Amino acid sequence: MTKRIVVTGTDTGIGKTVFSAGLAGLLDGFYWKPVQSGLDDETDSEVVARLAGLPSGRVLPEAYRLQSPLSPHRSAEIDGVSIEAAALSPPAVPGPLVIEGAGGLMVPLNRRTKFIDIFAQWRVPVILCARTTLGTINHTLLSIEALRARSIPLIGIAFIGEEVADTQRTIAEFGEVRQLGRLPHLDPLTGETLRDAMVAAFDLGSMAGGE
Ligand SMILES: Nc1ncnc2c1ncn2[C@@H]1O[C@H](COP(=O)(O)OP(=O)(O)OP(=O)(O)O)[C@@H](O)[C@H]1O
Ligand SMILES: C[C@H](N)[C@H](N)CCCCCC(=O)O
Ligand SMILES: [Mg+2]
Repeated sequence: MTKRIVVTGTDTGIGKTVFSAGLAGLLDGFYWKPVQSGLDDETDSEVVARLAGLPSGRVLPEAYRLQSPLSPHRSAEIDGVSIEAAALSPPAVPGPLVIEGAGGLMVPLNRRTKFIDIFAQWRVPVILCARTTLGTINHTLLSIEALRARSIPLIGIAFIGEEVADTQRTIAEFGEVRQLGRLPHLDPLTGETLRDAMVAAFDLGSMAGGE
C-alpha cells in the first residue's frame, strides 16, 4: 500500500497547511484537503500548490468546497450541502499522500460525524501539529488522549513555532509520544525557505510511519 499520512492539529490556524506543504514536498508526494471551508482567501490547496514545489497535479481536488470560513458542518449547512463521510475515502495515488483535516480533531463534518471519526475509520497514521506557545500542553495532551482512545496510530508531534524546550519535553513525556521536530516561524515564508527548514528540522525516516 502506498504511504498515507493524516496531518491534524490541536487547533485551527496553527500551521498545518504550511507543514503539510513541506511534508508533501519532502516526500515528493501528493496532497489532499478533503473539506475546504472558506473560499474567499487563498485555499489550503492553493497554498500547498504555491509552497510545496511539486509538479502540477499533485494537489488533488477537494471533495467538498464550502464558501464560509467556519466549521465545515456549519459552512455546509449554509451552502445547503450535506457532507457524507462515505464520500471522504482517501483517493488512490501512485505515491505518498498527505491528507490535511480542518481545524482540530473534534471538528464536525455534519451533525453526526467529526473528523476524528473518519480518521478512526481510515486507520491512517497521524502526525499531530502543535504550537509551542502557552496553552499548548493542555490542547496537545487532550488531542493525544483522543487519538489513543480510538486506537488511531500516532506517528508523533510536529511542533510549530519558536523553541520552548520545557513545553516540548513535557508534552513528549506525559503524552509518551515522539517529537518529530519543530518548524520555526519563517520570514519570509517561501517554497525555498520552507524546504530548507523542513530538511533541517525533520528526519524523513522518522516521519515515514504512514502505511
Ligand atoms: N512556519 C511558519 N512560518 C511562517 N508563517 C506560518 C508558519 N506556519 C503557519 N504560518 C502562517 O500562519 C497562518 C496559519 O497557518 P496555516 O494556514 O498553515 O494553519 P492551519 O492549521 O492549516 O489552519 P486551518 O485549520 O485553517 O487549516 C498562515 O497565514 C500561515 O502562512
Ligand atoms: C475556517 C478555518 N480556517 C478552518 N478551515 C475550519 C476550522 C474549524 C474550527 C471549528 C472549531 O473547532 O470551533
Ligand atoms: Mg490548513
